[in-house]
Amino acid sequence: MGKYVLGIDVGTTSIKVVLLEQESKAIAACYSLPTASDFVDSSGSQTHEQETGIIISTLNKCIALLPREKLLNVSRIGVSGQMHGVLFWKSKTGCDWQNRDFFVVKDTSQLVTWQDGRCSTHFLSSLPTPNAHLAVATGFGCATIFWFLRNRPEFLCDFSVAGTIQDYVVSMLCGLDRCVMTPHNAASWGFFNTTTSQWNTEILSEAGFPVVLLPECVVAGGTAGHTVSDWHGIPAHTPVGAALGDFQCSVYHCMASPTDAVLNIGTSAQLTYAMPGGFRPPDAPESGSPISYFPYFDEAYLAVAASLNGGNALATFVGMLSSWMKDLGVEGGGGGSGGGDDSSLYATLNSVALGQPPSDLAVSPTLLGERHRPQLRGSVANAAAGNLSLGHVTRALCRGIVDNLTSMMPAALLGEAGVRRVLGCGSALSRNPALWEEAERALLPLPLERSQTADSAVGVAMVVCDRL
Ligand SMILES: Nc1ncnc2c1ncn2[C@@H]1O[C@H](COP(=O)(O)OP(=O)(O)O)[C@@H](O)[C@H]1O
Ligand SMILES: O=C(CO)[C@@H](O)[C@H](O)[C@H](O)[C@H](O)COP(=O)(O)O
Repeated sequence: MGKYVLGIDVGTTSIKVVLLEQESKAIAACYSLPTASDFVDSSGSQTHEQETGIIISTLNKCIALLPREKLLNVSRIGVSGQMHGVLFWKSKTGCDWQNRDFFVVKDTSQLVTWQDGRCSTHFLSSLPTPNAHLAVATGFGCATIFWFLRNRPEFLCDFSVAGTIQDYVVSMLCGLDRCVMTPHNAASWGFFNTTTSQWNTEILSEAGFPVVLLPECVVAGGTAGHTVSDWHGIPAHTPVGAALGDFQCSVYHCMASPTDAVLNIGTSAQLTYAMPGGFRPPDAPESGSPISYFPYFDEAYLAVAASLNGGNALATFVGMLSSWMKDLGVEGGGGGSGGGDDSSLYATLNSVALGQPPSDLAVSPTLLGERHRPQLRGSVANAAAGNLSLGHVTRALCRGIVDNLTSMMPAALLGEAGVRRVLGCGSALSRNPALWEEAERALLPLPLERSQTADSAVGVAMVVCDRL
């Protein structure tokens, strides 16, 4: 009987892995590695894709960091990850097992992520009306599949299965011919009715959508299967949970009481609280609303302001500085990818920003727009000769990130919903004190309290401990 539960989070920027002691749920080991898997497209298109092979090789490296003797004693595995995105693979040949110890990708596509902007408002308006309460946005799996159907149908012919990156990992571990998906990830694809837990199969097939690519829906907290092989020492036949959303798993880890809200800032950002038991979402999307209702566990829902512009805005700023430094021939420009090379740049930015009292400078960091306002872009206002130091700009950027989020879900609204405190998590929030300080200010009068790191990985491991 194994003693540990393995939790894995396949995030947009990094992979996190954690081993929880099954009895105490204490963290026995925990690692994180940046994936640096973004596919660089120099054509200026708004696509956002990641290299599946690099994500999986980073996952292998990250798991291999965990102590082998503990991996030999893993009894269950849980996987969460970035929602909304889609990748495609060939049934039966989606991966290659190496020495019965780990797998590498074989017949897969790249991952089209939630940051993908290929579906214009015009394109989205040409899609059928879903029978679901969540509106379909660019970067949602079903919208991306529609885009391929209409623009590159031959691309789809190469594949027989589709899922999120976390579904892919689970499918390969369990040797599944089909993809199984929980409502967490299915809702994030669009055209999924969370009340009936069913895809809008009829609506989609009438529009020519390849419904054969729709995964089979299984309950959140249920089993997807068992490992088909030893994996980094974890014995074959170990139960694996059906993949969950990283957002719900970070909440599962942090939220201790129904009066807690959770602020998570990783690559993206979410501010969320639990809806009272018995809440059911409206039948159709609430047009232009910045708040959506995502399925949680059992029949519960989370109200969430999900911003597309979180730690990625900070990372873009770091990348911009880094490339300017290179252009200027200045030593010390980091990698600009959010990886380890940039750490000293992040540290400097935090130190100059913390020493800087707030000014009138206003940075609106909505580079990717928001789902309820897709045309929105970033801007800078109130620039004056005296407020353009690095400290001023960094502080204004941090302020802009949290102000954008609290404009979607203000602290007063949280208070009215019965929230008494906010728990802060996610790497961008926990590793950047200037961002933390601005978040504390923006959430007043509610207190912001710190949660631990590797939140979604811990959360998915806890779900597996509690429910599998
Ligand atoms: N060295 C660093 N110091 C501080 N913050 C960092 C550093 N590297 C990355 N970040 C921030 O962390 C964010 C990514 O957080 P992470 O939890 O890895 O994201 P995800 O869960 O989406 O994979 C980046 O967008 C950036 O804002
Ligand atoms: O829209 C939502 C949830 O409603 C999303 O933000 C969701 O959490 C996605 O998984 C993220 O966008 C990606 O997560 P992360 O890599 O930024 O942590």
